[in-house]
Amino acid sequence: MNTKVIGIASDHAGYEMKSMVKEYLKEKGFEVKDYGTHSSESTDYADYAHPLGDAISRGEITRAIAFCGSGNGINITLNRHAGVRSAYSWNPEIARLGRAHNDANVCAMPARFLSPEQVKEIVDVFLTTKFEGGRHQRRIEKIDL
Ligand SMILES: O=C[C@H](O)[C@H](O)[C@H](O)COP(=O)(O)O
Repeated sequence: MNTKVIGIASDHAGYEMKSMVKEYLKEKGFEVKDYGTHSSESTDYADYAHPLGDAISRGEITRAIAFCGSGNGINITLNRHAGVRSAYSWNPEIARLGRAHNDANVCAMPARFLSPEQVKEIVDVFLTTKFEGGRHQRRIEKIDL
């Protein structure tokens, strides 16, 4: 599993936060694969969530960060993809639990409701927390239909 490659995606509402996170991750030594969008022009979150979700389903990406304005649309869309466990991570503790209990492979955030500093903290927690396994392994195995 190559967790040094991080996928990122957003709609227009998350574009600036995605750009900030892209640079932040590069500074930390990660390779970043950007699935768009590539400007603040109004667009549709599903157009970027689906390519990222496909990449995770195919095993090309094992960790990703995603934004839209509320975080809802991109999170809902990503979770339609087999093998995607996108955690709606609106604070660091929820992000930690997403990894520790749910083995989340995507951290989905509400760009319009978080500061850049809050986002960096959430990203750090998401990328450094390990899945606890045990009883949680049994539970995540029951997710897929
Ligand atoms: O779940 C949807 C997201 O929050 C979108 O980012 C949001 O709906 C975009 O809104 P608007 O088109 O008003 O910028």
